[in-house]
Amino acid sequence: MTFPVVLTIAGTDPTSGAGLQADCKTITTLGGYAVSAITAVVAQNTQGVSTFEQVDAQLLCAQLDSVRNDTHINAIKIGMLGSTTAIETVHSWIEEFDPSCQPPIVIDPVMVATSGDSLFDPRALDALKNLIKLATVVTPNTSELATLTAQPEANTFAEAIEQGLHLAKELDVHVVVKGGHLGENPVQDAIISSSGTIIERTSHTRVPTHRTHGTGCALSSAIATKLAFQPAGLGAAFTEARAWLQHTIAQADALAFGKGNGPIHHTAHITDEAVTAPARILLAGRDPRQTLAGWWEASTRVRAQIDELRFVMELGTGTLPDERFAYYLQQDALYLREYSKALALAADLAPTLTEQRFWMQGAHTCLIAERQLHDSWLVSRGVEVEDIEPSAITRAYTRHFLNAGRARRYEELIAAVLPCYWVYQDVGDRLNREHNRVDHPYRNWLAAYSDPRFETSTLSARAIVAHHVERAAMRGDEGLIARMYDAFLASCEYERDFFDQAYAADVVLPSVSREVDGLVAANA
Ligand SMILES: Nc1ncnc2c1ncn2[C@@H]1O[C@H](COP(=O)(O)OP(=O)(O)OP(=O)(O)O)[C@@H](O)[C@H]1O
Ligand SMILES: Cc1ncc(CO)c(N)n1
Repeated sequence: MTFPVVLTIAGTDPTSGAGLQADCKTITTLGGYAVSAITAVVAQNTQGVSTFEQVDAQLLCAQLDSVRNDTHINAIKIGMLGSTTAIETVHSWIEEFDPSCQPPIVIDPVMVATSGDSLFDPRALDALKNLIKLATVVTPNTSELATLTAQPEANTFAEAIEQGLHLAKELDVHVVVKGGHLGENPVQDAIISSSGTIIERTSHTRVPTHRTHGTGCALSSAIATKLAFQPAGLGAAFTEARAWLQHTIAQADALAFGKGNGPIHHTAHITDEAVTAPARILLAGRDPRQTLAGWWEASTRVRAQIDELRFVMELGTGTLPDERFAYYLQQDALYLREYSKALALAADLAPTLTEQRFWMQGAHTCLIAERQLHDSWLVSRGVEVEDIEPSAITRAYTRHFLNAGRARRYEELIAAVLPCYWVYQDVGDRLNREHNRVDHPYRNWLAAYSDPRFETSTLSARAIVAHHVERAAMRGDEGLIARMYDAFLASCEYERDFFDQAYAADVVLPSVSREVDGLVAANA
């Protein structure tokens, strides 16, 4: 067996967002071989828990023995146990390991589901604490940490760390302190050693999503899987597991499963662009036009040209003259009106409610929030916004996607608008990382296109387009795939030309007034 075996002992979730099924996905995605024993059968989904029933002690023990009698176990993750009986059953079973070969154990002391429903009998607290003493590491959220330490729930990460230190020493166990419930941004987590020192701290952007069902289950089983590979590397297991988790949370909206607090996208990094694994295998080695990774690769040259444009470089460093930026923004304000119509057409043509909602939201956001960014900059500098002519490039680009939309060619339309997300997010994120500073003259532009919410929308747009490419590939509709691919690449070229136009030889620039202490003073 080349895969380390990771055992999850947990309750179930029929919708696979949390619990045992989610643990198995996590373990598998991270390269382990997942085995499992069910402690409780839970009827739950993204909206909550309706009921659950504990598996009786004998059956739980028999499941555990079935695993141990058949294979070496490299790590154990323990999730929902529910009752004192289940806890004591698992406790006795663990004590049967030869102490020198007991695998690393990660306990996620599940008490309440993400939905707020209780999954734990409070009378079992002492038994749980005794079990935790056998573990390598325990991963309570702030409310579980409060219960375990008999203190009020922490309001700040510093308070949570204090409680974590207390618990680590009391139970002689490593403690992962999680900041998910604190609402702070960035979200902080840390791992504390049993001797009470902080080994590692992590800080991640809080993903603006309500789809966080099962994050605790995923983090603990990811740590167990990392430990199965490297039993001595607890600090690294924690930071690597946490980094993996971030990606799955960032992709949760693209997965868009269920009606409530949807699950994170456990398999995001193996299901390239939401193309399912079997489909990916089927497509592997075929025409690069059949995956978005192939499209992105094909646009490499154009994207490199964008990066080298004088306009883009000066926008990044902040040395771009106001008049050039003003010209670009004027054209972009006109562009946004047409782009919004294209997204509204996509909403009109969308085959599913999810896609319709996504494009409609985009049509609204670009006309209201994004256009506001343009208007405020231009108006405060006395530059005309509406009474101007679209440039030849603005006209050609907008005609490109509107033609597809008006001909009701949905797949081509969404392929043509994808670079408006993807190229902007790529450029915005990079420029912001390299050049962001408080006195940057174009900081609002950098902030808008590097915003995590824009990244989330970009991921959703990519997932939707990828889904349609995949469907076309499954149908063998090569013609449609080729038209989508061409539409995408043409838009990448239009993006380049659009950025470049403020430096065209024959451009007529608007005159810009300079803002002084909030007042506008003409400088021309
Ligand atoms: N919106 C978010 N963005 C980024 N990370 C998050 C977000 N919400 C939670 N996390 C991370 O998810 C992990 C679990 O955190 P949390 O404190 O929510 O645990 P939990 O309550 O056990 O999870 P669950 O929601 O599964 O019950 C932590 O690593 C935390 O930093
Ligand atoms: C079975 C199970 N374990 C853990 C959680 C925590 O999210 C859940 N909802 N369900």
